[in-house]
Amino acid sequence: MSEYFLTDDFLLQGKVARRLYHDHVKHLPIIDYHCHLAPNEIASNKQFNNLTDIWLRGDHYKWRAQRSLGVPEHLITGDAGDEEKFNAWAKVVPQTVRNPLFHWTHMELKNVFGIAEYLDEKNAASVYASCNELLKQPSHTTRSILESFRVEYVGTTDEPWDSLEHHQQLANENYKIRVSPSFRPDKVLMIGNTAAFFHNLGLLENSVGSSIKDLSSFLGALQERVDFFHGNGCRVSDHGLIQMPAKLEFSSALEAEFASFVTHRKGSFSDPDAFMGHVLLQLCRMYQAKGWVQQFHLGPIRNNNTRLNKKLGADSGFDSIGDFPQALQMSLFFDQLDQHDQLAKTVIYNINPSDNEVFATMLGNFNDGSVKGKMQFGSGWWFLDQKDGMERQLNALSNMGLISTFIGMITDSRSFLSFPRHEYFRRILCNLIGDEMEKGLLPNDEKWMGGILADISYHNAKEYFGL
Ligand SMILES: O=C(O)[C@@H](O)[C@H](O)[C@H](O)C(=O)CO
Repeated sequence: MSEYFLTDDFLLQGKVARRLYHDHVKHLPIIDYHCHLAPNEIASNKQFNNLTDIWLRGDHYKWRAQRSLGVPEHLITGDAGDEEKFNAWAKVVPQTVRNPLFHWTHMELKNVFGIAEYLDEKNAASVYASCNELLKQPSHTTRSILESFRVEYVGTTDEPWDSLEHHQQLANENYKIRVSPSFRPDKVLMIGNTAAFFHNLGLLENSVGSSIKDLSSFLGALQERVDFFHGNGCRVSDHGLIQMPAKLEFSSALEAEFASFVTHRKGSFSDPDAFMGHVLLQLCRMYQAKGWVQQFHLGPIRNNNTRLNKKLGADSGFDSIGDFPQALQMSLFFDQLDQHDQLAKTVIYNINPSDNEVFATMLGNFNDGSVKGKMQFGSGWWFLDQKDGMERQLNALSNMGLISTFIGMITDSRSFLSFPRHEYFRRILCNLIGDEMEKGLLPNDEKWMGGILADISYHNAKEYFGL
């Protein structure tokens, strides 16, 4: 077996890069301002049953890789036992080289469990057993894992009707890590899926204790939930869309139709795009009034596999990069808000790498001097959160915006083991800058460059989110 590749200088190809990482950013805390961790699992300080439970459950990145290698579904999301599922994953890991899963898998085993060996079917049983022993220890509960990574802030992703009881528990405990909700109301914007919309509308009504019978009461309910989230520490909203809406006008005729639609709760609504555009514009005005940061994740084509989506549901690994035009609709939407001084601090994430420069240059249209880095080009997201995707995002932002204002990486994960993604990003970032310093493309001043790297890795986000 070759020498193990995860050395202390992993990804750091020059001496300057190594000093930048080890001396300036390695020790910094983590602000994970967008993820999908379950707040109840933090509040309860959950002890996971085993490595499959904490590592494979919900990780559609792994599921896609396994399906590509012909692993049957029962060994991925089906009724196979946990150790059987783990062995199935271990067996394919050697075949995932150059997919980020290969780096992440080994970084996570090393950082969390101290295992510095390649995972494969031969050592699967011993790895599974030793990790499970650690998962029984107080050192490996959810809170202990977060603390071991020096996590300072976690931004969960929450439905507008969520009780936020677990966030309240953590706040009441004055828990050392700030765990804040993010307001994600997409499910009540998707009026085209009538059955789901009515179901989610009911959940929204229950959360405000009143019925929604027209546009005014609908927007009133959303305002009430924004107020409730704000009162429980929320300072961030999030939307996952194909594109920013093109239609922003909502005629009185559509308003009357909506009143009838939500009163009788049957049939379909004639103009879902106009509904989405109008409501999202009102929501963005609410976000700006609260001083929140609004995030937009744009461009995926979701749930492509009807057969398996019916069986497994959303976020099960059947989404991919879409090829939708983004520039004009972003421009018109943000301009509509900016014209009335109602544009909040904004983070835009593209899923199609061909949009990197579109997104990087969009920022400059609305950075209005009110706050450093008001408009942010989000870190490499979803299919772009690997080394190549991160470097391309960093280069586009450097070439067309200001990387020194960047608020850095997120895990965007459902697993407590994913925090090495911040280390991965920091190593890649330091390697990029260190390499150019050694080539004379940047000043050979480690204090100066190290300060910028520390800002990108931690201080900018701390300032941007007011932490
Ligand atoms: O926020 C989203 O919609 C996506 O990040 C989605 O959750 C996806 O499943 C994901 O986790 C990508 O990293």
